[in-house]
Amino acid sequence: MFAEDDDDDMFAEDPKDDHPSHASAMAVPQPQELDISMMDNWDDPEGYYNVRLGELINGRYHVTQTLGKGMFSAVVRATDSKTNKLVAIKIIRQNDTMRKAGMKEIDILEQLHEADPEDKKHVIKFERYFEHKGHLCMVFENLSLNLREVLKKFGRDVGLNLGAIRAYAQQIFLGLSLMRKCNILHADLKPDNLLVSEQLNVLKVCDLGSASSASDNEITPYLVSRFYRAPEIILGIPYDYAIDVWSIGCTLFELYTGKILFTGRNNNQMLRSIMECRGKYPPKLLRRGSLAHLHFDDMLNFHGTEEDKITGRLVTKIVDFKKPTRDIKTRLMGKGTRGMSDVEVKDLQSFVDFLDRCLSLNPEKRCTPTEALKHPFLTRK
Ligand SMILES: Nc1ncnc2c1ncn2[C@@H]1O[C@H](COP(=O)(O)OP(=O)(O)OP(=O)(O)O)[C@@H](O)[C@H]1O
Repeated sequence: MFAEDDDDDMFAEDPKDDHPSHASAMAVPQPQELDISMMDNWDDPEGYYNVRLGELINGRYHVTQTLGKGMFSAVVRATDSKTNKLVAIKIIRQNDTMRKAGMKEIDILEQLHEADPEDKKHVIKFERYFEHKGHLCMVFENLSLNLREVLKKFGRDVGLNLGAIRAYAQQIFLGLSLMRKCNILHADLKPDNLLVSEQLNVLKVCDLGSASSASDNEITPYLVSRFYRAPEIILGIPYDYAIDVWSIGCTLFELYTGKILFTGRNNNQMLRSIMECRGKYPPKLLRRGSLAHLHFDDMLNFHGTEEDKITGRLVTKIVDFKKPTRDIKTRLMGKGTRGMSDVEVKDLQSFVDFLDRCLSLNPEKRCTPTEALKHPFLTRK
């Protein structure tokens, strides 16, 4: 899920060291149902359920591992005693707003499942939900790692190879095409919310906790985690499915390079980082943005805020972007292509073009999931 207030964005400049989801492997006690005589407070002060390894919940799931704490839930791995298979259970925090959000997530997951009953479209498979000691619990198929963890484990600072990126991108865009068919925006795509199987070959889009119907797109400048936030959200332009394609463009760049594509401590710095790479925002679109006045004056000059190095105070200056200084091609190919075969160079060029299509500043020009799936970068075997 995304943070309503941007100050709460869940990772700082270097998210690699900051993600909360670390699986803990410990000896697991025998399954045992907890009862009132054993404990009188199930929750921690923040409303998270105090998970106990070995606990049997819903008379069926034997908790074996904690997978991590998000803003809205604690996620555990458990064995389903009915099927003997592993599952992941998302235990929502005890809080009315979060429970309501959980019910909305369930509704969306059910719609997606109905549209893809054979589970071919790479959206996390939702099995069922139940209530446990006042917490809403959602049962999902079990997966292994999220892509932030994959990057950390296999591609620290250098990223993954293009073959892996292609295989993941195909699966992600199949997921996005299903969401589009169901009129759903994910609105929180980032490496943390893309999960892969143990063999790393199957990917599923997960965490539909921020998802909504495309018609509910009220202007809210903190939708989507900051580094993956499309400029139209920041500018207050009515947004649609294209916000998810933007987030995936950012994610794929990061998977390949190990570096975050656009960074900033706030929305203003994000706009600046985006323009340094993608150029000036088209004036016609800026004029449609109900929040553009927070960052641009009447002449459409960009007013950038930055910390004064001496006083530490925030100062605002007009910044002109004549020509992008850190464009995608330079960042991907700038170090030269020496040592690469002709085929590899062509593949990288095709990836640059693909990212260019996913990261068009104009959301109407950004490729759709169907177009993405037909792009030469993805059709090449
Ligand atoms: N089905 C699953 N299999 C394995 N791990 C999972 C599964 N679902 C979630 N996780 C792990 O738990 C983490 C948090 O899950 P999720 O994003 O759905 O919860 P959240 O409370 O919305 O978290 P956040 O606030 O960080 O977005 C994921 O990044 C992933 O590492």
